Amino acid sequence: MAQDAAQEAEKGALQRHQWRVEGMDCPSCAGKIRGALERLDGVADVKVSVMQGSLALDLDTGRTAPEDVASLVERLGYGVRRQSAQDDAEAPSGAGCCAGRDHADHFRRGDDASPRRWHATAKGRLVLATGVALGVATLLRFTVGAEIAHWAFLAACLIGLAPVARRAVSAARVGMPFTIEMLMTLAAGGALIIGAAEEAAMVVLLFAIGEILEGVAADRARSGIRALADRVPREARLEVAPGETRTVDAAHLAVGQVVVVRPGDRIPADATILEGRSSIDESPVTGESVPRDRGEGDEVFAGSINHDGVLRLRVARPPEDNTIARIIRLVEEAQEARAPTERFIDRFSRVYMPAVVGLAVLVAVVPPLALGGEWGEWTYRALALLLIGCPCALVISVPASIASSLSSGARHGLLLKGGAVIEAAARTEAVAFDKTGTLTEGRPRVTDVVPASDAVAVQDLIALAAGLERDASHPLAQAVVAHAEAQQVAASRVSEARAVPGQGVEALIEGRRAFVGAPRHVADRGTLAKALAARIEELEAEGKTVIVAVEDGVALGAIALRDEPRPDAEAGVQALSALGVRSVMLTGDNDRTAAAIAGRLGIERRAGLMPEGKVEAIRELAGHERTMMIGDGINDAPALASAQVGVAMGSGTDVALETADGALLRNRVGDAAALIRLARATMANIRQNIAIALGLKGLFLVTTVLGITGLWLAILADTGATVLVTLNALRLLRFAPGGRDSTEDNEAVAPVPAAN
Ligand SMILES: Nc1ncnc2c1ncn2[C@@H]1O[C@H](COP(=O)(O)OP(=O)(O)OP(=O)(O)O)[C@@H](O)[C@H]1O
Ligand SMILES: [Zn+2]
Repeated sequence: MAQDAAQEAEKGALQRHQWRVEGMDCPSCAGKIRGALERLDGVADVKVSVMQGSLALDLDTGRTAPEDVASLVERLGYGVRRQSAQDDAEAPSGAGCCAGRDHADHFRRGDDASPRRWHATAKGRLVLATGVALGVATLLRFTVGAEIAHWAFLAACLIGLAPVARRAVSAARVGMPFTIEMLMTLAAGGALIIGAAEEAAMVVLLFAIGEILEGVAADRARSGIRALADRVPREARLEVAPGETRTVDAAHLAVGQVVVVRPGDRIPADATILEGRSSIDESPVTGESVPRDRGEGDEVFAGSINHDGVLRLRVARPPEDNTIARIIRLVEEAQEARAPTERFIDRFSRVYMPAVVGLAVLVAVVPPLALGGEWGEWTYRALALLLIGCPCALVISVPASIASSLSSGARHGLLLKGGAVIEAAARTEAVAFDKTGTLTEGRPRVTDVVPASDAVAVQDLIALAAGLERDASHPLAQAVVAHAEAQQVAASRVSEARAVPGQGVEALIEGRRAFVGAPRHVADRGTLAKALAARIEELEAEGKTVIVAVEDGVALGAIALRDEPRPDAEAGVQALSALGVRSVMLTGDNDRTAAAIAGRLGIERRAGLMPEGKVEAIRELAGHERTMMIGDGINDAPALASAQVGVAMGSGTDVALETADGALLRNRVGDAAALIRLARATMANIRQNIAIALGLKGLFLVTTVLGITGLWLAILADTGATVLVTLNALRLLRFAPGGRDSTEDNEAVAPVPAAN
C-alpha cells in the first residue's frame, strides 16, 4: 500500500507528452528511438509506433525538457514535431493543422502519414547529391584521370556518409553502438582509409537508395489501411431546420445531429435511420459486397454507400469513434503487436550484429598475423563483412508480412489483432461455432403453435408465452413476441418475470407460477402430456427449436421456432474441412434439433450446453487441439477467451471489435476458412522472408570471407534482400478470401467511386 502511494506520488511528477515522428521505416528504427529515450533521466513508458509515426512518453520536465527529447530524436535522423501536451503553454500555438482536433482529422486525412515525394525528403536529397557527385567522379576518371577522380570519389562518399555517421555517433553516445549506421560508417570509412574511395562511394549510395526503398514499402503497407479512412466523406449535409440543410465538415459532426444523405452519397457518420429506406452498400466498412436493405431504426456505418433512397439520419457516434475509425485504429495497433517469431528475430539480430562485427575483427587480424596474409586484402574483406552484419532485411521480414496481411484482411472484413493471433490462427486444427447467430441467422421465426389439448386455445397459448417473453432479450423471446404482434394477440400480464439462462423465463401470472422454455427443463415445473412430448420430438427432428409454456404445473402447449442456417454455412464448413480443419457446433439447444441442423451442414455437435458448459466444451477441445472459437460476441465472451483464438462474428458490435482476438465483419461462415487461409499464407510468407534474408546473408558471408565478393556486392545484397523481402510481403495485399479464382471478392476491394 505504502509502496503504491509512493509510486503514485512519483507518477504525479510525470506527464504524458506526444510527438509525430517522420522517417521511421522499420522496427529497428523504433527500437533505436525507444532505446535512446529510455536512457534519458525522468522518462518512462516510451511508446513508439512505426505505423502511426508517433512517439509518446511520460516525462518529468524537471529532469528532462521536452525540447531535449525532440532534439535527441532529431539527432538520430528523424523528423519530429510536438503533437500535444496535456496542459501547458508549451503547446505549439497554431502549429499543426488542428490542435485539439488531432485525432478526428488525422485518422480521416492521414496527411502526416501520406508519403511525400521521395526526392523532397532528406534521404532523397542525399541520394541525389551522392548520385550526382558519384557521376561527376566517374566522368572525371575517364577524362581527366584517376588521380583527380580519386578525390572526387572521396568527396561523393563523404557527402553521403556524413549524415549517416552523425546518426551513428548520436546513437552510440546514448549507449547504442551497434546500429546499422555504425556498421555503414565503419565500413565506408575503413574503405576510404585503405584507398577504396570509389567502392566506398558506391556503397554509401546503395545504402541510401535501400533506405528510400524501405520507406516506400512501409508506406505501401500503411496506406493499405489508411485508404479505409478516405472512404468517409469529408462533407455532410447537416439539417439546420426542417427541410433545410447546410454542408458542413463531416469531421465536426456531433452525436444527435441530423444529417440528410442523398442517393449515391456516402454516409458521413455512424448513425441511426430516422426516416427513409434504402439499399446500403457496406463493403467499404465490412467488405460485404451484397448491399443490405435498411430502414427506420436501423444502424448504418460511416463510409457505406447509400444506393437508392433519401435518408435522414441521427448521428450516433462522434467521428473519431466511427466503426471504420475503430477498425483502422485496431489494425494499426495490431500492426505494432509483436508476434513470437518477430520477438525471436529481434533477439537474434541483437546478437547477430555484434557477432558479425566480432567476426570481422577476427578476419582482419587473424589471417595476416597467423597465416602471413596481406593486411590490406583482409581488412577489405573484414569491411565487407561489416556490411553483411546489417540486419535490415531480417528485421523487417516479419513485420512487413504482418502489416500487409492485416491490411489485406481488414479490406475483406477479416480482422486479427496482431502477429501472435496470426500465428495461432494459422495453426488452428478445430473451429468451434456457436450455433445461434453464428451458423444461423440468429432470427428465429415461429413455425408451429401446438396446444396440449383441445381445451387450450392457440390464442391463449400465444398470449401466455408472449407475456412471459415480453421483456426477455433472447432471440427466441423476441420471435415469440413478434409472432403475437403479427397475430394481433395481446400478451398476458405477468409479474416478477425472471430469465433463467439456458432454460427459459419464469414469472407469476395472477399469482400462479408460469414458465416458458426448453422442454427438458419442464419436468421440474410441471407435467408434459405424452402426446405433446411426442409432437415436440417430431418438430425437433425437423431442426426446429421447441419451447413449452407451463402454467400452474401444467404444460399448456409448445411453440416451434426455426432459425435458418446462414446461406453459406454448409459451404463454409466444407471450406474448413478442405483445409484439414474440423468444425464443431456448440449449442444450448437440445440434441435432436442440433442433430438435424448439424446433419445438414456436415458438422460435429455438442448440444444441450448451458452457458458455462460452452466454456467447458471449449476448454476440453482446446486441451488437445488448437481451437478457434467463433461466436457472435454478445454473450460468449468467456468461451471466446477460452479458445486459443476467439473470433467474433458480426459487424459493428463493440464487444466483437474490442474483446475478441479477431472478428469476421461480413457475417459469413466461409470467412472462418478465409481467415485461416490468410493466417497460413502470412506464416508461409514470413518463412519465405526469413529464408531470403538469412540465405542471402549466409551466402555472402561465405563469399566475402573467401574474397569472391567485395564491398559493394555486400551492400547490394543487403539492399536487394530488403527489397525482395518487402516485395514478397506486399504480395499478401492481393489475398482473395474466396480463393485464387474468386472474382466476386476482388470487386469488393476495388476502389469505389467517390460520392461527392
Ligand atoms: N427466453 C427464452 N425463452 C424460451 N426459451 C429459452 C429462453 N432462453 C433460453 N431458452 C431455452 O434454453 C435453450 C438454451 O438457451 P441458450 O441461450 O443457452 O442457447 P441459445 O443461445 O438459444 O443457442 P446457441 O447455444 O445455439 O446459441 C434454448 O434452446 C431454449 O430452449
Ligand atoms: Zn531500417
